[in-house]
Amino acid sequence: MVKQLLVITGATGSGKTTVSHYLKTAFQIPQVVTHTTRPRRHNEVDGVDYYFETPTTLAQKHLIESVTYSGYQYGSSYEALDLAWQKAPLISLVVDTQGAQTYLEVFPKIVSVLFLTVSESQSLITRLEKRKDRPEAIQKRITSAEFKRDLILPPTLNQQATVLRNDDWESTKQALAALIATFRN
Ligand SMILES: Nc1ncnc2c1ncn2[C@@H]1O[C@H](COP(=O)(O)OP(=O)(O)OP(=O)(O)O)[C@@H](O)[C@H]1O
Ligand SMILES: Nc1nc2c(ncn2[C@@H]2O[C@H](COP(=O)(O)O)[C@@H](O)[C@H]2O)c(=O)[nH]1
Repeated sequence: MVKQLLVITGATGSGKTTVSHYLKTAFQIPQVVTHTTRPRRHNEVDGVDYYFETPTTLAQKHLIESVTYSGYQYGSSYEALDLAWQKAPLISLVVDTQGAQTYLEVFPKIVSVLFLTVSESQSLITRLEKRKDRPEAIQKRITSAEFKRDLILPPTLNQQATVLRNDDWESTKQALAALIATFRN
């Protein structure tokens, strides 16, 4: 089977991780586990949600790309992609828009990009609060350059990405079913 990679990107709180989890449970699409130096959130599990690293251990990984986001380092490794591809030919990966652009450059033939957006950017902040992110972490994040950047589809992804407005979860699920059908037909 031909390997394929669905790269899910968009602003913080737009629902990238939620969509990636849903694709795993509803369509058996494995998720790539990426690496980060940021502290673990209350419900996150090492090796499942992320590989939680120190700057020293992260530097030892074979990274395809890495970014700094709101003061922490994130990166995706060849090993993690291969682990996901051992389970199925179509896998998903959640990254910021800089990472999405890098993936299109590195793997142009096998990458599809899904850009998530919302109608009101205020709802992103509400979602981070509901997710129980620490208030100081939310404040740092929404004043970061990365936050503003990821609200808008980068011009380089304009012709390449499927844009999905994730306001209403039922509508999102329908749109995802239609998208996944295009991979499987
Ligand atoms: N359509 C939706 N309607 C309401 N809440 C949603 C919707 N989609 C996701 N959420 C909620 O919004 C919060 C943020 O979602 P999620 O963690 O998936 O975002 P994310 O894009 O991965 O964020 P980040 O980049 O910060 O990791 C979660 O609590 C999730 O349950
Ligand atoms: N370019 C990359 N971006 C990544 C990677 N892993 C996660 N991310 C993105 O970072 C921000 C913040 O994530 P959070 O879990 O702290 O909320 C978000 O946009 C993620 O998609 C990666 O390996 N490379």
